[in-house]
Amino acid sequence: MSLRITDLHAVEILDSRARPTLAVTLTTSEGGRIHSAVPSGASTGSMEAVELRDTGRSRYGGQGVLTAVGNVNGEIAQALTGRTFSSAAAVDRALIALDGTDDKARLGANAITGVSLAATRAEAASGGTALWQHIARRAGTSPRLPVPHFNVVNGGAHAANGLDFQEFMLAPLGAPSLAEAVRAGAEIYGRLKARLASEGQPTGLGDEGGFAPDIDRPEDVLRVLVSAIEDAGYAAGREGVALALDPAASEFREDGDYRIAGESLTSDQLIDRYEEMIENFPVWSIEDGLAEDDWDGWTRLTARLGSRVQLMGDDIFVTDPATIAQAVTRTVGNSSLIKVNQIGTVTETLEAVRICREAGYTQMISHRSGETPDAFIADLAVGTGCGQIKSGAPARGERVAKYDRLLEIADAHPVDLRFGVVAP
Ligand SMILES: C=C(OP(=O)(O)O)C(=O)O
Ligand SMILES: [Mg+2]
Repeated sequence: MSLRITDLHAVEILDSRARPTLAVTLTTSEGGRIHSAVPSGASTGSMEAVELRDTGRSRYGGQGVLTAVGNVNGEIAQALTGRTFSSAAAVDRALIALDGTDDKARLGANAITGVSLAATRAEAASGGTALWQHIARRAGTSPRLPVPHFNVVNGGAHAANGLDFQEFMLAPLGAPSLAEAVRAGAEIYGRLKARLASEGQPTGLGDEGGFAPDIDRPEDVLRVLVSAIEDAGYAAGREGVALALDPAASEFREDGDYRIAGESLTSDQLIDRYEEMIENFPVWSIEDGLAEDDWDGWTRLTARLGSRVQLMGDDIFVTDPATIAQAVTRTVGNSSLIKVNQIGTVTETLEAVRICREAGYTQMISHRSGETPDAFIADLAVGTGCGQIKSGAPARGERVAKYDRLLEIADAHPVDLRFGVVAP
């Protein structure tokens, strides 16, 4: 299989937060015209590959992406157009070499991600395979339908409320199928709205389509969520619908402590608090429970709770194969969130997934808080066979696009694709 790139074009578009991002169209002589769009985070890890923004320009308050767009249409297009590549991985290698930096700061991780996503899609199209099947073949993985993790209460950097924890997710671990998992998410979302309204809470939405109530204590949110699960007729727990947290603790780190609902906690006090939450509520997974600079705290967190819950690194690992390998050596966490634009290419993303798999770390494929209708991550989740995905609430088009793509894949493969999380 080879890819002859005949044209490459990027344009500035808007993401779901009304911030500029870019869309790429890549034309090959084999696969036709391929589109991709690039998401963008708000609570980003400091070691993420660098998203290029037009600081200093007045358009979009200096937050446009015309420089990144120009890099695709200029230097990258010049380097790739007219060339034949042996694979999409070869395109990624060319992009990394052309950029020449460790963090993709020169051409921009957003520019590089857009081209990398399109190259992977073009390779799948040229072989006549579905994207998820192509990814599985490329990565040497067994495809699987992931358990969707629906972020139904938003706080932190994703909402204008006083809630410090960023994400409260429904995890329908006990659902018999993807369709039933999606149905559970949607039904509980509806019951949650009714319950919040009946308690006099606002039902406006945060960035990922979850509700943004005026609740400060995470335990109070967990209590409402368990009630909403039961209101909808489901059992709260790992046999039914469990809960997953992304506190995004780097965002409420202050002077070496953690500030939650006005209280200052040490790493160990926060770990105690998580232990209580695990005992009192059906929490099965905690992402970024501690901050990205608190590796010693993470070691203690993992020693204390790692046999009971999934401890997932996002800001601390940033989908970086080298950082994940270091975490494995130091027994930090037992799971990694996976975001393509944190590292910048599909090739490096698949490498991060491989390192996790070989080390017995589970993985969850993730959207960003600023999204587009591009559903690449749905295919990535199925193709890698990691068994978990998060794409926000079961509401709002840019979130639902991923869940709907999963439903279509599931419908077309009722027998050969298994559904569920993968044991580490
Ligand atoms: C999706 C997340 O948020 P963002 O895209 O803002 O980093 C996250 O922290 O997991
Ligand atoms: Mg996170």
